[in-house]
Amino acid sequence: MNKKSVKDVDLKGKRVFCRVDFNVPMKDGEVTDETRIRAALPTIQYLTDHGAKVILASHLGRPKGQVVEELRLTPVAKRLSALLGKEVKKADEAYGDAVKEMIATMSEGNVLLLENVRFYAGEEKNDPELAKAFANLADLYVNDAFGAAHRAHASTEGIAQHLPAVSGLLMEKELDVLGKALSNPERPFTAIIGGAKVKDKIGVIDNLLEKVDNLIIGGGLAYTFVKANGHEIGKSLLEEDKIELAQSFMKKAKEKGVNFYMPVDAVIASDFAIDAESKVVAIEDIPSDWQALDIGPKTAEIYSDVIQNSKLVIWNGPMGVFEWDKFAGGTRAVAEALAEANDTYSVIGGGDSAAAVEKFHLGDRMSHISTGGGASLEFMEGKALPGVVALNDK
Ligand SMILES: Nc1ncnc2c1ncn2[C@@H]1O[C@H](COP(=O)(O)OP(=O)(O)OP(=O)(O)O)[C@@H](O)[C@H]1O
Ligand SMILES: O=C(O)[C@H](O)COP(=O)(O)O
Repeated sequence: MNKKSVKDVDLKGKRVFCRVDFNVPMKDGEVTDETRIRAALPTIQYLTDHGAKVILASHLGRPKGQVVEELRLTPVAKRLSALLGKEVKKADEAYGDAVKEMIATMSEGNVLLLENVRFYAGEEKNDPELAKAFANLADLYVNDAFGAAHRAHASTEGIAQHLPAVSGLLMEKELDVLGKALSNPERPFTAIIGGAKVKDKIGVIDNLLEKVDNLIIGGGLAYTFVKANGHEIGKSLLEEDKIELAQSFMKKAKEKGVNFYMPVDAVIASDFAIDAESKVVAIEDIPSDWQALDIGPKTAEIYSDVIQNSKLVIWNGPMGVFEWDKFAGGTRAVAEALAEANDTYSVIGGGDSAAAVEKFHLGDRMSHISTGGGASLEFMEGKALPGVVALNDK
C-alpha cells in the first residue's frame, strides 16, 4: 500500500485520534458479535505499546445526527475493556471541553472511547467545523475503520485534512489482501456473487468480469439472470428493468472468456416463509406460483467443484435465504467447499456472507473475512475509498 501506516510515524506521548468501525450488532444493551472489536485490537495494542494516548472514535447504527440512547457506545467500551484487559474510559460526547479535559488527564498507553460520532449532524455531512473539532483533540489521525472507508464523513475523511493521517493495521491488512487479489490474482480466480438484488451488485459484477476466470451467480439476484436466459421463474425475485443488463453481462463473460455459472436447479418454496412447503426442481421447471429461495443440490455440487479447482475465490452475498434452515443448504455448501479447499485462498467480502460463514462455524477455515460489507463491495467495484484517499502517501 502506498499510504503511511502507524508503523511509519512516531507515536510516543502523542494524542492519537483513531477511527475504528465498532458498528457492531447489539441486543438489549449487549454486544452480540464482537468480531469488529477484536479486529481493531492489533492497532489499539500497537498504539498503546508505543506510548500513544489512544482516543477511539466510531459510529454505531444510523442515528441521523441525533442522540439515540440505545446507540451509545458504552457497552462497546465495556467489551473492549475486557478484551484489552485494561480500563477503557468512555466519554459521553465526541468533542468539546469535557472531552478535552478527559484527554488532558490521559497517560501514555491509556485508552478513551468517544461517543457515537453520528450523534452529530456534521459527521455524515463531512462538516469541516466538526472535522476541525475532532482534529483539535489530537496530534495524529489513524484510520483503522475499513468498514467505513467508503464514507466521506468528518471522522473518516474531513479530519485527515487537519492532522497527519495514517492507516491502522487492520486497514492496511484489508487493503493489502483485497488489493493483491484484484491486481495480481492467483489463477484460476473465481468470484461468487449472491445476495438479494442485481441493482446492488452491478458495479462489482462488471468490474470482476474484467479479472476473473469463473463467475458464479447465486442468491435472489440469480433469477433475473435465469429469466434473462429465457426460463420462467415463478414468483422468484425479479428485477424486470435489469434483464437486459443481465444479458449484457452474460455476453461480456463470453467475449472475455469468463466461465459464467448460474443455477441449474433450485430449492423452491410455496411462500416466502420459514415454514413454507419446499421442494427441489430443475431450473426450467419452477411453477408459476412458487419461488426459488436457494440453489439446488446439483448447482451446489457444480459450484463446489469450481471452488475446489480455484486458487483464489472472492465471495460476496449468500446463495439463498440462509437465515432459514430449509433454504440454507446452498450457502452452507459453498462455505464448506471453501473450508475444505486447502489450496484455495478464500476472501469473504463482509456483510451477509461473513455472517453466514460464522453461522456455520467455518470462520477460522477461511483465509480472510473482511470487516467491511459496503466498503469491500465498493473496493471490488474498483472505486476509490475516500477514507483511504485522504491518508498521507508514503
Ligand atoms: N433466492 C432468494 N430469494 C430471496 N431472498 C434471498 C434469496 N437469496 C438470498 N436472499 C436474501 O438476500 C439477503 C442478502 O442479500 P444482500 O444483498 O442484502 O446481502 P449481501 O449481498 O451479503 O450484502 P452486504 O454484504 O451488504 O450485507 C439475505 O437476507 C438472504 O436471505
Ligand atoms: O456496517 C457497515 O457496513 C459500516 O459500519 C458502515 O455503516 P453504514 O453503512 O451505516 O455507513
